[in-house]
Amino acid sequence: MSRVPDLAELERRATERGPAFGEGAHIVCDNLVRIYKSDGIEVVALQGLDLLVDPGELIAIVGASGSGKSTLLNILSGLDVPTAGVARVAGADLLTMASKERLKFRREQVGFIWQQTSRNLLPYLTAMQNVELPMRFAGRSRRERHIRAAELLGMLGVGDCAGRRPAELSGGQQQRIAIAVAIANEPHVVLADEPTGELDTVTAADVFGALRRVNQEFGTTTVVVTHDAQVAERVDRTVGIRDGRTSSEVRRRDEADGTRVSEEYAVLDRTGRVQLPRGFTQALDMKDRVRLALESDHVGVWPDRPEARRDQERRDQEESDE
Ligand SMILES: Nc1ncnc2c1ncn2[C@@H]1O[C@H](COP(=O)(O)OP(=O)(O)OP(=O)(O)O)[C@@H](O)[C@H]1O
Repeated sequence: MSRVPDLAELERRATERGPAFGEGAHIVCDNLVRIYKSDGIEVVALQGLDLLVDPGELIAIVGASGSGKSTLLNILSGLDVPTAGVARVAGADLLTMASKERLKFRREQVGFIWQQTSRNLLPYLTAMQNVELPMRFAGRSRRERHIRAAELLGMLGVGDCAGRRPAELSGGQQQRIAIAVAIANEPHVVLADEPTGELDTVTAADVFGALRRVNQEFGTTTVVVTHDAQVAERVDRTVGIRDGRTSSEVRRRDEADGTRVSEEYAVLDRTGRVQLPRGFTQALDMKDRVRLALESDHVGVWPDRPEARRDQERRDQEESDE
């Protein structure tokens, strides 16, 4: 019989620190909750979301409308405050941060790109002035601002647009300049909410290419919320959000022979919960409860139906007869 731990043992276990969840990750969301209250009604936009993003990673976040993607991005950018849980970006704790620190965090640690091109740039400033502005807030010298803004515009292929105002630029050019604005203060993290949502397919691919270049060249951790399947296909990890929780992940890698392999994963949270993809449960008409079996190298999940059980027993029998 196993020994019942005494009080001293329980205290020792409680104070014993294992590696912290997400240690080394650049973005850590642990059981993140955001509840909105309006007119006495509560909307649970995030209900215990877990997410880890490594330094330098570029990931896409996908999910149905209303699943909580924008809420998550608003929290990570310091614009919104979570109700409970942990949200850490580049070491900054977004739950406990005071408003002064929050402002500094938003100006210096994160860059944000919105879907609406008009929301990213000030209409009365030129492209160059738009890129210089965040550096001005951060107290950089006029000369330094000018040199860096010119360099960034050049790198993003819009150097020739420096003197133009947003109304004189195409949607794609505006989004490239928005990327330059977002990275002007060398943030640790870039967050983009549907950055290609208003663009045609070719321009969208160009703008996403620019984001990817920034990620590769500066190692900026980048999170892109998108409905664009083409964008989601081009990242190594796509995280699916369903009902305010991370539900599934698709990981992609290039094999030595050049083929791109993609594999679907379900997220396993720390209590052992897994959300099966809706397509899987629908295909096998799984409802209410499933039958589980631990095998030597996997876990089997079956619909709770007598015929499914009989099929499995038949297969087991055939295997043992072989
Ligand atoms: N300020 C708010 N007040 C009340 N409810 C809100 C607020 N912001 C978002 N919500 C609700 O929270 C839930 C998640 O919204 P959110 O905008 O994060 O979803 P989304 O996945 O970004 O959707 P979309 O793809 O349509 O932009 C929705 O039910 C939404 O109505």
